[in-house]
Amino acid sequence: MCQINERFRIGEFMEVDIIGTAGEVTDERVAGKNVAVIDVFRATSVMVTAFANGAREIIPVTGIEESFRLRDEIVARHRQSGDNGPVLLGGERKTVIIEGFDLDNSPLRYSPDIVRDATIVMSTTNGTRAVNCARGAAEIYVAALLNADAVARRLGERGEDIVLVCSGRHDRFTIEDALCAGMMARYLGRHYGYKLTDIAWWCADVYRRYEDDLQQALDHCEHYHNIKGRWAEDIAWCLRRNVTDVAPHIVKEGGIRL
Ligand SMILES: O=C(O)[C@H](CS(=O)(=O)O)OP(=O)(O)O
Repeated sequence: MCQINERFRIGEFMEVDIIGTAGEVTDERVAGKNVAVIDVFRATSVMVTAFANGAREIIPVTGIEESFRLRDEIVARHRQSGDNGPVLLGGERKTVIIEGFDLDNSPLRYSPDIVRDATIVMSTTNGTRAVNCARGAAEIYVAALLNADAVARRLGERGEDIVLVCSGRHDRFTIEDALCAGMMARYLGRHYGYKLTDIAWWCADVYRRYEDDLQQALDHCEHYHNIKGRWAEDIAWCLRRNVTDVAPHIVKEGGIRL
């Protein structure tokens, strides 16, 4: 981590900034920057799990009708080209599967036997929306606690300004995303000498305080309490740190790939 006086020598270091919710993302804040979008509960944890288990591509879509239309288009394209990879619809509304979809928003459903070589059209309340809100950025990576250091390394190696976008929930700040952003900001400060903006420094400091017991922080997290009854196994899955090195990112055709 940079020394305090170093933190204020503006202009000497590239910077890590954090945006607290998807609704606060503007083109102005992300233009020309390298971004990582974070939605620990659960969309980006699902994406990271799917790629770790062999998925080919995930296309983040905001609307449900658009998801069905896109799925049909991809199936038709695959049929024409003789591509046999599965095409799946995944996501949620109000935390449960969308009628007519193949998969919900549980990372545990995205197992290798289901997602290997799959193209997944995905629509969730917060996470896929956050990815689409950030499309004005130079590069967009997908991060969760599961792959936090791997994405931080990818971003740090580029040596350019970074914005970590927390999806939040219904445009409200959530603790689990901020902990992940803080973990990444701390890593970038320590290993790549990045200067942290005030919010990035704050999240990194909060992460440092709770890193040995994330549960203590989550006890104060509304989103955690909302989903813990039904999705306790998912939460346990999503809270594991650095279990994979995958660093999914948006490719120029618009989908997310490795
Ligand atoms: O299913 C989830 O985990 C959430 C649903 S909710 O809006 O937080 O109830 O969606 P996500 O887009 O993964 O945050």
